[in-house]
Amino acid sequence: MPRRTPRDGRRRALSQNFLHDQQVVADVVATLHPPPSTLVVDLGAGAGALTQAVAARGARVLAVELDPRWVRVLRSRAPAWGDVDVRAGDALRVPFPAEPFSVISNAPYAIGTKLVRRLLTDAHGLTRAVVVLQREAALRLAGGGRFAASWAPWFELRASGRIPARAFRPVPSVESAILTILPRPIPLLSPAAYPGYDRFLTAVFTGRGNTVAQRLGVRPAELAALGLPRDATPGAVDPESYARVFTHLVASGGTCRTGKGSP
Ligand SMILES: C[S@@+](CC[C@H](N)C(=O)[O-])C[C@H]1O[C@@H](n2cnc3c(N)ncnc32)[C@H](O)[C@@H]1O
Repeated sequence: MPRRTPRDGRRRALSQNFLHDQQVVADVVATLHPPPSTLVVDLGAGAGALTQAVAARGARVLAVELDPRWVRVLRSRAPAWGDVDVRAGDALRVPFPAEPFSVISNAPYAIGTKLVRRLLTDAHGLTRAVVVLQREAALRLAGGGRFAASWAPWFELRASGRIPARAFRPVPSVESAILTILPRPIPLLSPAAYPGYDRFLTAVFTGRGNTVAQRLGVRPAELAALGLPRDATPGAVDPESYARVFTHLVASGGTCRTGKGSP
């Protein structure tokens, strides 16, 4: 059995599986399609595969990397790539720019969900984010569960692609996919509606019964009038439909089980 070196340990702790397949790099950058001169933050830049490809499109890049060894490498290579600023820092703490920016990231999967949450809550100037995640995590976050439903009034979350493990070096043990975060130009609900919406989602996702209608205590015909199948189950509903249902059944003073929670 090969012996582990301290370098292996550090690589494992920081999850340093670098994107190696140039077609996948191109696909990830194409998903972001950053316009020239706009600011892109690359969180967990590593050896700079994404940074370099984004800079080649004429965007300005802020490359954030935690490992001082890769910060040094990035600083030595970046001048040849274009307008790239390298910052030594933690993707979960680094201050976000004051101007509008987009995010590209293939960071350690262990911090993937925390990073996505941070982008949803703290990144006020965010125009779009493209994050490479373990495939199951991308599907779970964008799928029909409570996470996507909670954020759907303010963000569209899309999972796409299927990135094979062989696209990375060293080769990890899991498949990956892209999660795209798109802030909605016009939110489907006001922030003030959130507490009521959250109670509504508690009823939808943890209430009694199998169908959304049963859990909300409404007639299936009422849901059908809002474009949902009469027997829709929570996992099968498109996350953004919940804002519409909430607005009609709760905010408009309806009689569903969460009616006491009108915002
Ligand atoms: C999976 S590698 C990917 C590197 C590069 N983005 C790529 O696609 O090839 C993740 C990188 O994030 C760095 N990293 C780990 N934790 C980090 C953190 N909390 N903040 C910023 N960078 C981090 C690692 O050192 C590593 O360089």
